[in-house]
Amino acid sequence: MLRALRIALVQLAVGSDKKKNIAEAVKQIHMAKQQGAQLVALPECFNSPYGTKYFNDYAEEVPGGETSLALLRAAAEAGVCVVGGTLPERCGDRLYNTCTVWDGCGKLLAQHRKMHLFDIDIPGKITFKESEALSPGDQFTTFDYEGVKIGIGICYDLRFSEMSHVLASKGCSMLIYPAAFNMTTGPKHWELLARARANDHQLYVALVSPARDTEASYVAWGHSTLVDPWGEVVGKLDENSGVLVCDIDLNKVEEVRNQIPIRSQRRTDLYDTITK
Ligand SMILES: O=C(O)CCC(=O)C(=O)O
Repeated sequence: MLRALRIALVQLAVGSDKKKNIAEAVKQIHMAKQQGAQLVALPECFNSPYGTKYFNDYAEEVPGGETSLALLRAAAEAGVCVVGGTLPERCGDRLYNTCTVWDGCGKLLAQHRKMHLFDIDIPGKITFKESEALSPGDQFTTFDYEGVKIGIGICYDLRFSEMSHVLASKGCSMLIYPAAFNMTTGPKHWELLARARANDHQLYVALVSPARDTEASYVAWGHSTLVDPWGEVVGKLDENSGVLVCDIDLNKVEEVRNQIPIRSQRRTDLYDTITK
């Protein structure tokens, strides 16, 4: 089993030109490989601008569409695991916000459909109703990469501690969230939630955002971040496009879990009566 893993979080500049977005993602996957990355993660909605009015036009079938094909080829050519951000997935008459994961041979390892849709209303700041266009997924998603179990959530999924609890219970040592917080919730909750989830479950948490584009209809917060199992920020980008390359030390997961053994100290005999 790997005890260390080099990961690259790619904060892409995403625009309205789908082919250009895909080509830039592929280029960054190869560049990350040159920096020694074994796993490369892309942001939420990396092939299209983020917004309910765009999803139908940019949607594709998974795994048959052009974005999936480009990712599988890039993963196989570079020989890295690719956590392919998200794309609008078309399945019959439904659309989902979907993350695909490819191994270093280009095999589809996992497919996660965003479980919690982003419907919020903060008057005068931001109103968003993802459920106008998308359907929610209903499956928890984990995959094994070189003996490391990794869980996937997408953006708003990060707010739901029950979901991360389930992923941690399935044995995950790291959770990766392709995400795109905004200029209202980003400064308040982005880092707070990443650190909370990491501390709750004593695992690594990676958040991968698109770069900020102040001309876009939805302005992303950026600040792709990696937090360790102690809840400490290992690395963080600013709002501009860039790549965060970090080494994950899996011994740290065991270290904190052994030293602060909350996993075996939970009083499930008490809380289960409340949550059921
Ligand atoms: O939870 C938030 O504040 C932002 C969520 C979001 O942008 C999303 O789910 O795409």
